[in-house]
Amino acid sequence: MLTSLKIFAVNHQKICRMHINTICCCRIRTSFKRLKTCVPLIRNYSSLPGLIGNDVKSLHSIINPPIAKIRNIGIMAHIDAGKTTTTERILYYSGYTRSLGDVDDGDTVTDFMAQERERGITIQSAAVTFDWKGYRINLIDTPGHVDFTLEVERCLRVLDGAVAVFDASAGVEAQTLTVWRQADKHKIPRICFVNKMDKTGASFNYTVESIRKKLKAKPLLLQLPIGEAKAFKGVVDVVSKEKLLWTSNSADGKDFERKPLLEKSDPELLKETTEARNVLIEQVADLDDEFADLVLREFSENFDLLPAEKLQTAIHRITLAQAAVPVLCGSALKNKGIQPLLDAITMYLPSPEECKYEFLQWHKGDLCALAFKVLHDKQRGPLVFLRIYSGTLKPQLAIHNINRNCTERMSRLLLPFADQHIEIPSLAAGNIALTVGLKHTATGDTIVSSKSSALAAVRQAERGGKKNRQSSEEAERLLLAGVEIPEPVFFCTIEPPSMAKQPDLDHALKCLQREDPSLKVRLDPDSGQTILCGMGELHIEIIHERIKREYGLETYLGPLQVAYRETVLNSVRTTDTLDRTLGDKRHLVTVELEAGPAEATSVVPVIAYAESISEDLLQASQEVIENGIHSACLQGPLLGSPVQDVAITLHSVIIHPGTSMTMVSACVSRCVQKALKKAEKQILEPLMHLEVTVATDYLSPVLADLAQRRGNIQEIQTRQDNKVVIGFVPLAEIMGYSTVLRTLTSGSATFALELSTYQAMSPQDQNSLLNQRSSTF
Ligand SMILES: Nc1nc2c(ncn2[C@@H]2O[C@H](COP(=O)(O)OP(=O)(O)OP(=O)(O)O)[C@@H](O)[C@H]2O)c(=O)[nH]1
Repeated sequence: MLTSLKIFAVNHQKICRMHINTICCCRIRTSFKRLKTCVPLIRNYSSLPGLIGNDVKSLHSIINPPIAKIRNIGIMAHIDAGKTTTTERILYYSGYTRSLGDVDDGDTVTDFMAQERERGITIQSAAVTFDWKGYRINLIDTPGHVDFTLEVERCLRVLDGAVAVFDASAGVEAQTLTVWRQADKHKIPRICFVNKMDKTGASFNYTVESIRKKLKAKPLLLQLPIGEAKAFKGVVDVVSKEKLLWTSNSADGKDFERKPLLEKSDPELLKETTEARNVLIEQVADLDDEFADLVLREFSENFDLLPAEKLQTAIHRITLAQAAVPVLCGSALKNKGIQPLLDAITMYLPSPEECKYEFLQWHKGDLCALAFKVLHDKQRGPLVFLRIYSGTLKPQLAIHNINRNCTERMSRLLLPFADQHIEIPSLAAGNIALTVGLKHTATGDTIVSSKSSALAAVRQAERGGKKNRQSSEEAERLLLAGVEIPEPVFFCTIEPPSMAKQPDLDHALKCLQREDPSLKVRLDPDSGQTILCGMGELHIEIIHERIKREYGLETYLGPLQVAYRETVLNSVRTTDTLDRTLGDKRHLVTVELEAGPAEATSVVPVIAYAESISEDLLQASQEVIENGIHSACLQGPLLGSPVQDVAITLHSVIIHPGTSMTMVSACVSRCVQKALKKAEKQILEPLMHLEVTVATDYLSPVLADLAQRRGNIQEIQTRQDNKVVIGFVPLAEIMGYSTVLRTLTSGSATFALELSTYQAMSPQDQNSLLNQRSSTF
């Protein structure tokens, strides 16, 4: 039974790969933030509760807060919207850091990897645990760069709620849309934080409109800004009709004034806030029947009498139902608006017990946890981040990994605090834990207490499945399947400094792959070289740097190449016979099949069997036949790229008695390759959806350059003082674009790339690619 569920998990991954076209994306930023030398940080964490003296009792309350008081939260946004700066402020105000980290100075807590500090971007998300006004917040800082989109997806799966951060001068940007869609997919309640209200060009209304239009969300304005850009001073709390001002004598923003708005001192602001509150009440009443009843019954005459708590409770319900999104604003850099954001996180986002995870009913309180991140620590070995859904986790406990069907023992249990970890004796459901000693667990695996508890859960799931097929399948998917892994669009060879170092390189790549499933490694069957496949130029560059820094290996990368695909345009029927004698045994098999275009797009070959093929034969050899077909389609006849959108129909297979199954598979594979070779062939290239944001003055050179890159411009939008060029461009033409764009626009433009589809190359482009390849090799 367990095996069948594992097969389900594996198949599910295959299915995911079939629709990767739409998921896979890559994005290259025009300019890295300041590169600077990495200075190792020494942070003073003595303020961390539980680390002071021997206060075991307080430590106990730290590690096991009531579940209703836990919030598992992520921060998501477009690159540079200010997620890391916001996280740093959150950590500072919650008392866990003593000084304000600064992305620009490279000393943030969550961006703790060396490259992150140097480049100023978040590469790997880090889980951070802290308390705010009696609530335990597990915050996961996710990367904004689309090359690391899998990191975002992986983290979203374990969140109960999220804060979407926006740049007030840009509104909704390309990557915001992607992460918003991912959050929709995982049904995650959200609140929006309009950041950078101090920045020139900041506009609260513009950002709210773009949330409404582009994200198709219903914004609930819980705050209004007091001033914008340079004039930004603070915010108005629409629910309580108070103004929150950060005074200039509190440089770190810790202290602020909260004062009721008065007719005498703030007539205009009061009028504006009253109007906004009335609109908010009407919006909430439209979305929540219970609140609508209350308002109609008791407060229809005067909304001012409606207590803030009643409104807040209804907003909490609406946020949970994802019927609308509360919107707040501030400036993380200028230390304004962060404390109310923390209040909103505790007030409006759900606790773990408010989230309905269907698969929990199968475990009946037994341990069930999901591994969402693996890190390799030189001293401690693999560190696995787990989200505990039910039961309790304890160190020295043997646990069962459902996906890998293995039992292993963790040695230590830690509470994650970026690169600081506190050792703890147990951790209950709802929390995020860090474990030491799990050597086989990889990202996306499900952990339970024992094999028998896994079997019990499987039985429950099957029973549930019979009753309600749909929801059980959904739950199985959640329980067992790994994270959907987009197919890489770039690849290159990687070589160790000497052959003797090949095993070290293999080890490093194995560890990195366990951490980052979007990194693919394969061997070139012809040259025997190791091939690195990644999500983008930056992704591969970072992996290269990590191998050097973390594993001490100076490796050499070959030129970066685009991952093309191949297909066929007509059907070809062919036969092949394999006749080989090994020792005293004769292996003889004859195959007849047809290869042609599939009716619909499919990454894997669509396989069919002619009626003449007997059931008996299929029962005995279907698996090896299909293995042969799949392996033949991995390397197309033109470039050796994977073949897609192809249908294979098997007409006959004649197997001589005593022939080994490996020979059957080899013959099928050879026959498919023969058919593919004979057919009319077509190369498919990755077509990227491109969005370039550029100052109006630089628009012309950007457009002229794109025209030379086979770009197809769809639309040019106006965003504040900038133009946003939206279109499509083949990936092969956009390699190294960041440098070109930087030169063309004096570093002022940014761009986002996302894989749109694989498109057929024109005969002319296809020929020139083939000529180029044949002259290179
Ligand atoms: N003016 C202004 N700048 C800000 C604000 N918040 C962040 N920034 C700046 O914006 C840049 C990006 O900030 P980060 O916090 O690194 O943004 P991020 O979203 O974490 O970026 P990635 O990790 O690369 O996705 C930095 O130069 C910050 O100093 C703000 O409130 N106002």
